Amino acid sequence: MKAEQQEDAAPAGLDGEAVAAAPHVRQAVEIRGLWKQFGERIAVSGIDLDIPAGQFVGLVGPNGAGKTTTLSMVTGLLRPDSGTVRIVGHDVWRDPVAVKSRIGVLPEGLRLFERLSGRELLTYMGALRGLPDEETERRASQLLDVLDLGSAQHKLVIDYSTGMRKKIGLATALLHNPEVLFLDEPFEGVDPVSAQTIRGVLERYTNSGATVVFSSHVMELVESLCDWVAVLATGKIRARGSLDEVRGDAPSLQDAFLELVGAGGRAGSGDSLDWLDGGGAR
Ligand SMILES: Nc1ncnc2c1ncn2[C@@H]1O[C@H](COP(=O)(O)OP(=O)(O)OP(=O)(O)O)[C@@H](O)[C@H]1O
Repeated sequence: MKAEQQEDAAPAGLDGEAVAAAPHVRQAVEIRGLWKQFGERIAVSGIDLDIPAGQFVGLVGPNGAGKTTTLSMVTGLLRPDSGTVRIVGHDVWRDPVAVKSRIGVLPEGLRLFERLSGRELLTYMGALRGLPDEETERRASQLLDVLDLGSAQHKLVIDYSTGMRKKIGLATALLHNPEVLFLDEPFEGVDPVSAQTIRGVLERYTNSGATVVFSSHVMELVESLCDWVAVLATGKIRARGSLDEVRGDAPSLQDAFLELVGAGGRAGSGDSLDWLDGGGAR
């Protein structure tokens, strides 16, 4: 397993010196010394991470690991206490317009314009992105169709289900054909059919050379989708690299993950729940 040896260890995988030795590797995201603290609580503790371009990348970690805080800072939604982030070579905080025109974001708890229909929402987003009207309409029709929202396109977003909201959110994030797409828990609350639809769209998108970075704590999903993984726990990167590198000798990513985050011996034991027996023989 390619775990970080210590907090300041030279990163495994494709970062640091390895990148210098492999100049052909294009980086979609370069994070240096990223730090965020809420009062006494350190949410993100000095992360250094290079994410290679053209990959399906999973940012995984247990609850409270700092995934959302990291993605929020990387996408310019939350200002870091310190550190820098570059996306396809542009500094997120110094050059926000260049960055925001190149990225798509599906944040956690996405807020949408509820009183617009799905189609109107895409038309509006296309205008905000400066796309010509005809091109917006063409792309919107295709996205609504591929994401199986065609029959709901004139329904108000407020009446959409959780899965439909994720799909229309994904459509708004893809409309301007970004180079890098960031998705915070894109499959949470989504039924298997919609998940398969979303997955198909994302695979097509990465096959064309674009980069997807998504956060999740569902290891089976990450294992089946991702080429490259970074494991985050208590605000620090614990491992990074190709799926094979991070999985190492473990039978599954789930096992590797439990070992990395130090939950191996604890997971599922429930020893202290001596009262939990469903009422005995009842
Ligand atoms: N606005 C905030 N104010 C105070 N603490 C916060 C805030 N946002 C996050 N935190 C804390 O920072 C830590 C990291 O939270 P974060 O939401 O980034 O984790 P996560 O990995 O996305 O978790 P989950 O998988 O449960 O969504 C947690 O301890 C959380 O309580």
